[in-house]
Amino acid sequence: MELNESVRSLPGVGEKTAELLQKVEISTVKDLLYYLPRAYKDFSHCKKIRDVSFGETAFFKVKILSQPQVRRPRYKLEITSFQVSDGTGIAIVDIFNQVYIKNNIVPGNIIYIYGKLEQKFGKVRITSPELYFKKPQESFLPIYPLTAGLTQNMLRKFLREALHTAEFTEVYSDVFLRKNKLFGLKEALREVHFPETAERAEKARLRIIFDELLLFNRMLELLGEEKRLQNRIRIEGSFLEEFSRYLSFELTGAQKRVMREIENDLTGEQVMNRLVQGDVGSGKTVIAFFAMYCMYQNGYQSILMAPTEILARQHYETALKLFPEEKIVCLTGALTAKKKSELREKVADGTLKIIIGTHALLYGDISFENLGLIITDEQHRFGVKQRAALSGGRQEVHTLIMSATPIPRTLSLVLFGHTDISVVDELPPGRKEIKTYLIHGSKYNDMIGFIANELNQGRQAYIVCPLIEDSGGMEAKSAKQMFDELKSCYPGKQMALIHGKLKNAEKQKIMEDFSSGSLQILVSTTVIEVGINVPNATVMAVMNAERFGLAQLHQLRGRVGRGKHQSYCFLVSDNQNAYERLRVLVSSNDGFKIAEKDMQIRGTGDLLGTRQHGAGTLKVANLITDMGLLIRTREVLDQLKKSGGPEYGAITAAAKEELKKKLIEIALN
Ligand SMILES: Nc1ncnc2c1ncn2[C@@H]1O[C@H](COP(=O)(O)OP(=O)(O)OP(=O)(O)O)[C@@H](O)[C@H]1O
Repeated sequence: MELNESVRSLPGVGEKTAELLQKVEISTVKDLLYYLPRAYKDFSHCKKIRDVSFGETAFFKVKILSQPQVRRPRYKLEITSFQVSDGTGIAIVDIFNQVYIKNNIVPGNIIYIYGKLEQKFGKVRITSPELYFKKPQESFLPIYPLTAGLTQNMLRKFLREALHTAEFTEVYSDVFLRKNKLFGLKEALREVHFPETAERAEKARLRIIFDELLLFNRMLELLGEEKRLQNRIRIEGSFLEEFSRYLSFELTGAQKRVMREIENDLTGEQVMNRLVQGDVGSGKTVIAFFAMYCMYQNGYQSILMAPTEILARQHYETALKLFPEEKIVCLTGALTAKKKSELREKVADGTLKIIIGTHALLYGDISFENLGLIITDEQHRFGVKQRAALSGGRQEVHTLIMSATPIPRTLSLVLFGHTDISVVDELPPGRKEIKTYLIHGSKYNDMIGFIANELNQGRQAYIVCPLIEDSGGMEAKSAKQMFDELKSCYPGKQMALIHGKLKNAEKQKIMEDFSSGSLQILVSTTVIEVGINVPNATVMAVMNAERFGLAQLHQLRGRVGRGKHQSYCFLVSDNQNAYERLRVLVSSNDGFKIAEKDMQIRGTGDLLGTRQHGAGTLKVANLITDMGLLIRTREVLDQLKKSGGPEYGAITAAAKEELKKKLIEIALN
């Protein structure tokens, strides 16, 4: 069976099961084989009751001491209990609603149980364990992430079948495998699912990470190898001084430096391919506008693509201060078809020079008179996908990507070794550090009082909730509920509720009202996370802060502290388990440090936008914790290239295939 075949070709996988598997992004046999266990049940050796701490799950070999007793404490609940001992301790085993098991519980017999040891009601107990009347054959059983309807046993069965029938193609020679101490592919996949020992499971995982990182390195290399085109849109002149006159503030040293770098690119020999990275509020927008200004003065058109309509609108407002109104257009979904086609004509004949819109703009049916520059305001996430966009887009025009995702320097060197990067590493002067507090729900009323005080001084506040509406069972407070509550807390204050389900025009109106100050409070979901700029807002309160990633919270917090007033961020959480993580934000305002921590905790897949793509790049590897291997695989790649063996060709082909997929994805998004 080939790896690319559908999982439907496995025995026992019908249409329904295939749909279930699809939910965890398994559609081919390959996806299934690379669906790795998150942990294992260790049956390799039994632990002694005495040596296991409460809360720990383990495998025990015990003797049954007592006859089973059945209790029925309430309707539909039957508990079968019996005592066991392994000579080092005694425990009570409780089994729920399986009365039939009673007949198998014979005092004096030896059984194996797998479960969590706990101390409850004054006794040592093991509740709902798995019981085995014979020792399980496998030493380790895989535990997979599941979705409703999918069970561990189903996955185990399909995987055993797939491992048995799939045809594996090994790309590395035996010599190479030995030299790098790697398992062969077949062995690695078998051992990663059904390992004989913990060490072998680890070694198997290493082989899979090795493959991923080698491929990843080759993809980066391919992107870097791409020939830089000669700059046919060469501009003339120096505009920094002239541009500065339009601004109401002095540019920071970092802004000026980056602007000069851009100017050098635009007047230079090769087409610009630059990434501008800067922490929240560092003033990246004005840099983007400077680049457009340079193009404008030379008669070229520029595009600025924003991730949301709200941001597109905000950029449009900024543009009005720098360019004549009749030269600017904001193309968003809110326009009527007639208006849109009218505007497109004006873009095509060159009347409009500054074209602002959402990302969809680039792939829509639009033509230009003389497009010179494309700026993408990514805000979030970058990595291979954006790099592929950079080199796969319209290569003849200059490209600038703005990103607020602070990525650790070491990592950006690896990822962007071949691309030009500018870092805006200075905040505008006079910014006060945002005071951040992690508070328990019991302090909620104090916070409400504090916010009232800020509002009375003329400031504005954001209140962010993870959900729009109550969704039964979830413990988080919804934005709607919050909004209703706050209305009674702040009578006389103007407030609005904003979330992704509102129509664009409604969202826009609310944002405009908040921007102009006619609204004082904005209750919101994370739609406001990226890029919103309202310098008079000084409070950001995030409810159920534990629900958000650190980098995301840093983005949210970055919505305040953008003006001259002291700003505050409240992270409200009752979840003590999250406190250690959330304290990172309390103690640091440095996006780079926070991002690094976030990546250590959550992995890098999310951030790099490479996670959800089935078997492919970086599902298992973590660029932070596996940094050592990332560097080693880079060296290995160099050696493979030099020795010119068949491995290099195979990896190159796979990397090209992967990049092609990414480009298609980008085009479809
Ligand atoms: N040199 C400067 N001096 C004073 N204020 C500045 C300066 N540069 C930018 N600003 C102002 O700082 C605010 C933040 O700038 P901007 O919106 O460009 O940040 P950003 O880097 O895009 O941040 P984010 O990633 O959070 O969107 C804006 O109000 C902007 O006008």
